[in-house]
Amino acid sequence: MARAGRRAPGRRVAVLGAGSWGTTFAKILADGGADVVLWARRPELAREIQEAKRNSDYLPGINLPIGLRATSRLDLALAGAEQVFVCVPSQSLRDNLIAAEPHLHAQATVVSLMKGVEKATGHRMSEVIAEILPIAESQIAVISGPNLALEIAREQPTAAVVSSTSLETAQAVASVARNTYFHSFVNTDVIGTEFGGVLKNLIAVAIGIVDGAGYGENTKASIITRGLVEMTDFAVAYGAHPDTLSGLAGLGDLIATCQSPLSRNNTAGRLLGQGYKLPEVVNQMQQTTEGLASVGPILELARAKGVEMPIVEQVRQVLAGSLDPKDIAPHLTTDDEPQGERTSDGQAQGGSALRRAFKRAFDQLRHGGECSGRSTVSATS
Ligand SMILES: NC(=O)C1=CN([C@@H]2O[C@H](COP(=O)(O)OP(=O)(O)OC[C@H]3O[C@@H](n4cnc5c(N)ncnc54)[C@H](O)[C@@H]3O)[C@@H](O)[C@H]2O)C=CC1
Ligand SMILES: O=C(CO)COP(=O)(O)O
Repeated sequence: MARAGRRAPGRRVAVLGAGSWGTTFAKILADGGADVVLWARRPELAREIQEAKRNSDYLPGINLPIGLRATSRLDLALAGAEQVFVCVPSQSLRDNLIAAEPHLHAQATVVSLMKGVEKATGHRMSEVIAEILPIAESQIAVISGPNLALEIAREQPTAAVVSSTSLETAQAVASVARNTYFHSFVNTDVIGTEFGGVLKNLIAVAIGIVDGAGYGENTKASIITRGLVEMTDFAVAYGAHPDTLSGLAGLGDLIATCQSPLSRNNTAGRLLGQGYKLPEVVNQMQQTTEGLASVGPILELARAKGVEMPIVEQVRQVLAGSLDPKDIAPHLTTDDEPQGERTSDGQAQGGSALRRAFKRAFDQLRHGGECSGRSTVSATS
């Protein structure tokens, strides 16, 4: 068991959601010295964690800290909590926040650990938090990074980024969310940090698909590299700083999720690549697979900004059953003509996404309002 960290001893915090990541994060916080109460929706799970210090379904073989408490009562979990870490499936966040709101301390900081967008609205988790809870923007933070739960529960050294528009808030959260095996960096780019976690899931599904279809490392490296360009174009179009996407919450998480069989998104993709249909895959997945629900809203958001995401679009087609998984690999671009590689220069300024949006609008005018359905970037761009 890890030694308790030096910082913030005994600070009262709550974690909402006792799946693999919520439970692991509760352990991170408790091992860092915080006084943690973990809320589990199911009373039997709360009892197992509270009494046996185990969460055998989600974290088999892991002993949880003796001091970690668990309850299925939201009021008890939230009573006196200065920081509240939220880790429920993204599609259930809104309802869970509505239930939590009456019990939340007015000055509490609320931290999203989730990596999805709300399907009905396309909103990021921090946006949903801001909509539901009567708290200031400076009381909201998000955490993201290469954080496969089981590895961290085994106390393998890992880093993450805590992001808030208030640097002070990010630092306060980071000083609690750290211990001997978990290090938190800080930034103020909430959009980039959050979208990094959402978007890498979609690329990890693509990697799983080509893996399942039997392709090797060249294919996967091509998709990871071009996937990062898509992620960056998209996030920058929504106001992210490009550096964030090159950091832990972007490239770092992309590498971890695309490489690891522990990733649920990667696993779901592999099953699709092996020929299972989406309903069969959903049936087989025991745990939250955010990428499957994010594909639709992310492509809608991409369209709204004129950002092209050929890899994510092909993931959508495989999910819909309209593209054979074997055909995903060559289609790393929707362009027929040779295209400039664009890794960091153009897109780092947000320029290429914008340029392509203008070009697309111009093309649509030229074609009488019809979308050409093809990228318009020339070889010289
Ligand atoms: N597992 C991981 O390695 C990591 C997961 N995440 C993110 O954390 C979030 C949660 O994922 P996991 O903990 O991995 O999922 P999980 O599938 O392991 O656990 C989800 C938990 O939420 C509960 N739950 C289901 N429906 C609910 C509802 N309507 N209301 C409240 N609770 C409900 C389940 O009973 C379960 O305890 C996701 O957004 C995921 O992307 C982020 C980093 C790492
Ligand atoms: O976000 C994760 C690792 O950082 C976990 O990925 P999966 O949700 O695909 O398991």
